[in-house]
Amino acid sequence: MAVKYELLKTCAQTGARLGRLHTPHGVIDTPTFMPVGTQASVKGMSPEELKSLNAQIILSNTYHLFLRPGHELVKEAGGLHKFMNWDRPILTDSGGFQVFSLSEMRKITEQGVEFRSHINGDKLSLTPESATQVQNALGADIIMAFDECPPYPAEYEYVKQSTERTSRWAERCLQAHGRPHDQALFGIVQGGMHKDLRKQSALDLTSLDFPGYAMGGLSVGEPKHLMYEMLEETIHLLPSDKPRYLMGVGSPDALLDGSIRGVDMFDCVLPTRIARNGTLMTSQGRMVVRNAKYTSDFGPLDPECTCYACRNYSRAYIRHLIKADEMFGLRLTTIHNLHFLVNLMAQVRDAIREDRLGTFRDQFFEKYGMAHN
Ligand SMILES: Nc1cc(N)c2c(=O)[nH][nH]c(=O)c2c1
Ligand SMILES: [Zn+2]
Repeated sequence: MAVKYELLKTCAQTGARLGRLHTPHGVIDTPTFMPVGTQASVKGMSPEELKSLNAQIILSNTYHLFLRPGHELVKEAGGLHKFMNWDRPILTDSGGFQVFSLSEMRKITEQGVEFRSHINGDKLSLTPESATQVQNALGADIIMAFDECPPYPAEYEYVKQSTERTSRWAERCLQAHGRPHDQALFGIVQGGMHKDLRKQSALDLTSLDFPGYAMGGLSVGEPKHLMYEMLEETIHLLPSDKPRYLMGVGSPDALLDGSIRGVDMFDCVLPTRIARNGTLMTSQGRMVVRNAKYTSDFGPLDPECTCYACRNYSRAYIRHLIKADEMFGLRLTTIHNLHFLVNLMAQVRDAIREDRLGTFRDQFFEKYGMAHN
């Protein structure tokens, strides 16, 4: 079966949407947050633990899997789902973003990108065709068009050239992907922080009729207000019967304010990355559990949380594990942060269903505090 979006309702209080995304590996309730499993593993988490915190879809990075272990090996294993023993939906990004953020010696041409592996320095390349073929081989339910995410800040002319090339690349990805196909290829809108370029990119890509659209080139260091301005400029140009995915966004405030603006899908390494240095997202805001003040605090990380870590262990114990470099400590903080965001999105969906997401947002910020984002 192909990937299909079902719009269930729009929140009467905001522009938020309640939906369901049907994929070959199951249904995703939207708006949704996707935990990131960069190298075919959400660091420290088993598939069973991800399911127990109700993760409905995870993301894996094409760049990393292309470099190691290689898409041919994953295909030989029966595809990414089989390889990592995850039978729910997977989304892979196209690799473009990681090439620009991880590899040395990058050369961008109309053809694609030449770069050196950040692992062994091998000279490699990715093109719209090869990035699509790699993702076809990995077998994710949703794959992304090969794009360039311009740096921030960047000259208008550079962003213009880059965005126009990304639109040409998107067409080449569609050609390489072929139809009909169980895998859905999503287009990625670029345009930097320029409203005219964002609009043109959205018009270019919607004329190609993708089954879903991502907003890329955001959450790249720009002020939050600018991200929302670009989001508002673009999102109403995208078809309402297709999913909208804001890439690289995953702080609680941005998930709320992005959902309010009509975003259906989010991904970010933030919750898992900060968990690994002992920083927790809690109903009372961020907390750094390694702080001395938690030495003999025998309460849960978050009294309002029902995750495995909060039901079974204390701040003092988790602080001890982190200070002692015990792996279990980072697993517990990761379980908590992922549960926090996945659960937040469940509350967002309930609030949309009851037409009260604006009220829910204000109440959440009251407790969480805007300082933490
Ligand atoms: N913040 C971002 C995170 C990302 N993973 C991506 C991406 O994968 N592609 N393109 C993008 O523009 C982009 C932006
Ligand atoms: Zn918890």
